[in-house]
Parts: sequence; structure tokens; C-alpha cells
Amino acid sequence: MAAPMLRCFSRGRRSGPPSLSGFLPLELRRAHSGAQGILAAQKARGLFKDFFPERGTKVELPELFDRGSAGYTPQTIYCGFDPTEDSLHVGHLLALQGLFHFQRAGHNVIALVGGATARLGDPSGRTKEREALDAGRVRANARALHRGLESLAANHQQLFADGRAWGSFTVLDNSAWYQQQHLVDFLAAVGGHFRMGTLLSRLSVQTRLKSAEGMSLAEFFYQVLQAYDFYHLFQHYRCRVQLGGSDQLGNIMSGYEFIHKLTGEDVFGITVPLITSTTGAKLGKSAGNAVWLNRDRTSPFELYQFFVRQQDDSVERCTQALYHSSIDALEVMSDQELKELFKEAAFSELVLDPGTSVLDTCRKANAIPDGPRGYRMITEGGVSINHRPVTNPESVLVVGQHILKNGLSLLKIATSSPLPVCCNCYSAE
Ligand SMILES: Nc1ncnc2c1ncn2[C@@H]1O[C@H](COP(=O)(O)OP(=O)(O)OP(=O)(O)O)[C@@H](O)[C@H]1O
Ligand SMILES: N[C@@H](Cc1ccc(O)cc1)C(=O)O
Repeated sequence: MAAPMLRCFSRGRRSGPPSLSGFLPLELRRAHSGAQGILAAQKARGLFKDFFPERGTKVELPELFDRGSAGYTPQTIYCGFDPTEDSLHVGHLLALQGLFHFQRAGHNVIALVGGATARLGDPSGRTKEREALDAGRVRANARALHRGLESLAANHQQLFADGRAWGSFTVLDNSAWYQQQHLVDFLAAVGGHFRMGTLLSRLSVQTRLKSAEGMSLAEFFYQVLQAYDFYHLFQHYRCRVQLGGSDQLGNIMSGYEFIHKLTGEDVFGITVPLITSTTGAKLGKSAGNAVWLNRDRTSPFELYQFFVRQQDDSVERCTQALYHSSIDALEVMSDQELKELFKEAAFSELVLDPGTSVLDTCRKANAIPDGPRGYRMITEGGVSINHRPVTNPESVLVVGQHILKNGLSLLKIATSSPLPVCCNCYSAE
């Protein structure tokens, strides 16, 4: 048998200042609404920030959403994402979590890709106009976002299925209904229902009008398109709730007013808090501080580090594989995934002869000091392989026990420093 070659990665938990404030734990599995009702439960957890209109939040909204109440029927809720880039980012997770909670509570959710709105650019929360994107680029981004949303929904389904009937998860693109719109028809049918005074009063508009750069008509018109989207989804999918970051409240209000005027019916808005950096800047594309969910833009390792760097009281660990006993998670990872997970870590490659001992492996990986001190670290229980302590330095590595099915060995060394150093090794024949 050819000698297995181990590639060993050494890494410690990076310390450093927390870069994010107000982040919420991603504990989807535990977050059942229970007897409290989904709205109250998520408000109490801090996932939901504001409800609009205020008056509907005491009775109407809970009535619609809570399984136990008389008015309950499955509802449709949507949230929009503009494809100004080709990946979702960490800032989108709260809104997505909100959608997933509704889906698990039996409601139908729509993730709307803004293939049309992205061409105009939402001025909300921005001090400058966006760089214009050509149609081809937006289409490519929209396809990528569509895939990202579908794959998050599939993961959610796979990981959190709880035997209850869930609502549907649908991805739509608003370019589907704007492509067929004639400008003059649209302005004639829709434009008359919007009052300039109200549109001008929006914070996003006020801020931009006061800026040196001013505001373009395209940007000014953005809120009309988002309002029309809400109306379109209300008409075609009976969608009565729009979810979004708290910077979206003005656009959501425009939708509410438009629908109410045209149909006399009430719809609702729910916002999630904005995830910000420590400087208070919204974490996202515009601020240039986005942490991407696509692995080719932010590696799983960097994403992991992003969460690890957060203050303990603001975020719970997202990762079981390295520090807990979830060896199963490592065992099913492909070579590619492992490479990505440890992309940033320093590593050394080892060729193991048959009969290589624990001591040899630790020394070759530079995981323990030379001489008796290193030897003692093993005998005193400071070394574990695949989460099992190895106290005999002379014991030989056994495939299936010390080397997992995919060739990986996770070597963990307890050092005198407060943070453990991990050596992750995987082998190829
Ligand atoms: N940092 C964040 N925290 C909470 N919600 C966010 C954050 N970033 C985006 N969102 C929300 O995600 C939804 C989709 O955002 P979208 O991708 O269209 O723009 P964006 O990421 O806000 O872009 P930009 O940073 O360029 O303004 C919106 O409801 C938005 O409020
Ligand atoms: N305006 C939202 C995205 C969006 C687009 C279309 C909608 O109908 C709703 C939301 C944002 O930029 O964050």
C-alpha cells in the first residue's frame, strides 16, 4: 500500500476586535414560535424590529399568522433582493431567516430577485448614486442570486425539516412583469396614484436631495417600482406582507399606501434590524464590507472566521466541526470543501510510512514541541485525534479511527495558551 500523504493545517482561533454589533444567533432549529406566536416570538428574540402599520400589529397581524388563532390561514410574505452583485451576503441572512420562520410556520414565502429594480438602484440608506449596471450584468447577477436563494432554501429544507407541513418557497424576478410594461401605459395607470409630497417626504429622498450630488429621476422612481411589486404580488399571490431590512421602511410604506388606495385592503410591513459593523455602517455591498455567502467570494474558512470574531454575547458558534465532537461533519466533506474550509490556514504536507505513530505525526506536523515536553503533552492528555484523546505516543495511526473515510485526521493540541491550536490533516493515497 502506498504511504498515505497527510496534508496538515495548523490554525488557532484568531483573536481580534469584534467587527460587528447587534448580530443575532443563527439558531433556527430552536426558534419555534410555540405558544407565543411567531410575531411576538421573533420580536422578543430581536429578529423582527418594526411592524407597519402600527395599528395592525396588535390584532390583525397576529390573527393572520398564528396557527392557533381564529383568523389563521396560510399567508404569503415576500422580501426583495437586488442583483447588484452575484452573491448574497451575511446582511441578507436576517431577512432570509425571517422568511424561513414563516415558511416553517406554514406560510408561503417569496424571495424576489429585483432584476428590474437593480437597474435603477435603491437610494435607501445611500449617500451616493450607484454605478449604473448594464442589463447583461444584472441578468447574470440575477441568475446567480436565484441559484443562491434556491440552495439556501434547499439546505434549510434538508437541515430543519420537522415533520410539520411547511409553506412553499418561491423565487421570482420582477423583470418578468416590467419587461412587458409600456412606459406610458405604466405612468398613466400607476403614476396618478402617487403624490409627489409623500414621495418627497421619504427619508431616503430627503437625504439624497440635501447631498451635493443630488438625486436622479431613476433613483427617485425606485420606490414606485417597489410599491408596484408589492401590489403585483398582492394581486397575483395574495401577498399581504413585505419583509425587509429597516432601511426599507419608506419603500414598504409606499407599497402599503398604493395597495390601500387601489384596493381598500390592508397590507403589512415587517422589518429586521440592520446588521452593522462596529463603526455603525450597514454591512453590505454599498459599504464595501460585505461578507459573501458564495464560497468563491468568501471562503467557508473566512466566513467561519467572521463569526468566530464576533463577541461571545452577540453570536453563537456556527460551526460544529472544529471545536465540538461533530466528526460526522468533517467525514462527509469533499477534498474541495476541506481545502476551502482551511484555505487560509498554514499547512504542511506529510508522507506517512506504514506504522507511523501518533508522536511522529504530531512532530511532523510541528504540532508539539521537540523533546520530552512534546512527548509529555501526549501522555498528559493534551492531544486528541478526531476528538478522541490519544495518550500513548507510540500508538500507530489506524485507518478508520485516526484517519477518517475521506482521509482526514483532525489533530487537536491543547496548549498552555487559552485558545486551542488545531491541526487538521487529510490524506490521499
Ligand atoms: N446589513 C444588513 N442587515 C440587515 N438587512 C440587510 C442588510 N443588508 C441588506 N439587508 C436587507 O436585505 C434585503 C435585500 O438587500 P439588497 O441586496 O437589495 O440591497 P443591499 O444589500 O442593502 O445593498 P446595498 O448594500 O448596495 O444597499 C433588503 O431588505 C435589505 O434591507
Ligand atoms: N429595495 C430592496 C430590494 C427590493 C427590490 C424589489 C422589491 O419589490 C423589494 C425589495 C433593497 O435594495 O434592499
